[in-house]
Amino acid sequence: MKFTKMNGLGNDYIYINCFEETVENPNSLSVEMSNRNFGVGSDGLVLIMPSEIADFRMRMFNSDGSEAEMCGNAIRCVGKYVYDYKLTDKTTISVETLAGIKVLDMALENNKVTTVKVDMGEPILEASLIPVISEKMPVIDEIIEVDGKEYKFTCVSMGNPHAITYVDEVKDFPVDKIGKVVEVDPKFPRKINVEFVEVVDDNTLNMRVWERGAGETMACGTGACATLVASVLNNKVNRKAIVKLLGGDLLIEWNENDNHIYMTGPATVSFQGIWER
Ligand SMILES: N[C@@H](CCC[C@H](N)C(=O)O)C(=O)O
Repeated sequence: MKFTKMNGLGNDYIYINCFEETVENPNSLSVEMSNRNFGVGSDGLVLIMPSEIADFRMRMFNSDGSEAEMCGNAIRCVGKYVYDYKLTDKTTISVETLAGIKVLDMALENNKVTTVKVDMGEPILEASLIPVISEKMPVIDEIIEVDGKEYKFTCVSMGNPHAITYVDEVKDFPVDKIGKVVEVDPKFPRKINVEFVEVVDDNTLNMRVWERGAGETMACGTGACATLVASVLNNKVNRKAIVKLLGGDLLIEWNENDNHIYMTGPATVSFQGIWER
């Protein structure tokens, strides 16, 4: 089976073109292929598929095999894949996800996609509207205790669930130690992605992420969007800001007119290969 390894700011996934290939069991295939010693090595698996309601459909699986509703870094790579490999000649496309249809605008250099701006839709802020988060849960200032220390979380859904907390400095913060506990806190019946954020100034945030189903990754697009929303709600940042991640920067805007979040960032191909099992 032919695959393409791509990344958005080092958040790396294996992409399968399901116009040509058939994937029987994507959950277990994601676990197998994502293994960094015995497989290809990745944060998960992404299927690019036909859609009856949009130009394309994306399904995304974490490295533990769980399917996520949405993935910001992957959807930019899907845009690059379908344009660069000539599945479309349009530079504006719609992509069906489990979190709804997203619209992508691709920027080109030498007829190859370099960056993609994605209309990520509206953030979901009402606790009762976030099915993955307990209905009793307040959106802001939810306190979770880890190792005797209290952390305050703001919860935002971008279709997938995120809990954001602020720290003085992210560089040496024990993201793995705290992230893995919060991810499975019983308050989040379907687990959660956890963002640790340092406010640099009105226009800049430093963020590290512990992803549901994958652990710490170099970047998370939906996490950056949720972080911008949480930071506006907590009066920490302007509605348009740079979110700096381990793998690079994303420009995120929460538009006042349509209430949509717009994410702009790069998409990169690493290599192609044949999976023989
Ligand atoms: N890295 C992603 C998010 C991937 C899914 C996430 N781990 C989840 O389970 O919700 C991104 O760039 O958004």
